[in-house]
Amino acid sequence: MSLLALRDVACWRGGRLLFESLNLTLAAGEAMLVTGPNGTGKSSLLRVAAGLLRPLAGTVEAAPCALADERPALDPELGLAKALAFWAPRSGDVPAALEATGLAALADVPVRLFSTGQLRRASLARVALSGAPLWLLDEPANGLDTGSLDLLAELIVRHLDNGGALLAASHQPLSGAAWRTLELAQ
Ligand SMILES: Nc1ncnc2c1ncn2[C@@H]1O[C@H](COP(=O)(O)OP(=O)(O)OP(=O)(O)O)[C@@H](O)[C@H]1O
Repeated sequence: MSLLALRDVACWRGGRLLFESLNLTLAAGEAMLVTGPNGTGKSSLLRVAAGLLRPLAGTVEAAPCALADERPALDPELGLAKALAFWAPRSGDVPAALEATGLAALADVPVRLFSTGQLRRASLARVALSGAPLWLLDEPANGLDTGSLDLLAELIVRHLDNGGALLAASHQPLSGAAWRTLELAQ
């Protein structure tokens, strides 16, 4: 059974057709990397998969998903652990997610004080504890240092081993999976 199925999908945005006749399926344990120049629609494709953007044509079937993009979706005024708990089906999972993203020491620090890389890792922690079988990661490696890239790869390995699936958009190669690739063209 697939966790994501896009059939004959077309996307119109910003006054132009970004892509059309796009077909893709992701089964449990599968990961796909979406590449392509700026503005070709990688982020838009993730938003279509998330159900946040209506396709111009085609159908989208997706398992429950968690999206990490440039918006952290965490209350800036709360300490990180409390902000994450809002998204956690089981609040007991928060400490493990903080550990997995190297953020345990920042558990009580308000999210508004985080650096770019720390915010990116906080988003990954949110996705990791969501319990969602489908992860949609938009430029997950942006702003990450070498150690954090290793943590990202470990998160990806564990998610796929647990039967999850993953669609990521990235300008840089990502580790942690035998990535299938989809290149969007201008
Ligand atoms: N909210 C929006 N309203 C209108 N047009 C938008 C919106 N967001 C993006 N677009 C347009 O959609 C097109 C695709 O944008 P998108 O962000 O999906 O590209 P991308 O491939 O992810 O780019 P990048 O590599 O720069 O992240 C661009 O032409 C952009 O201007």
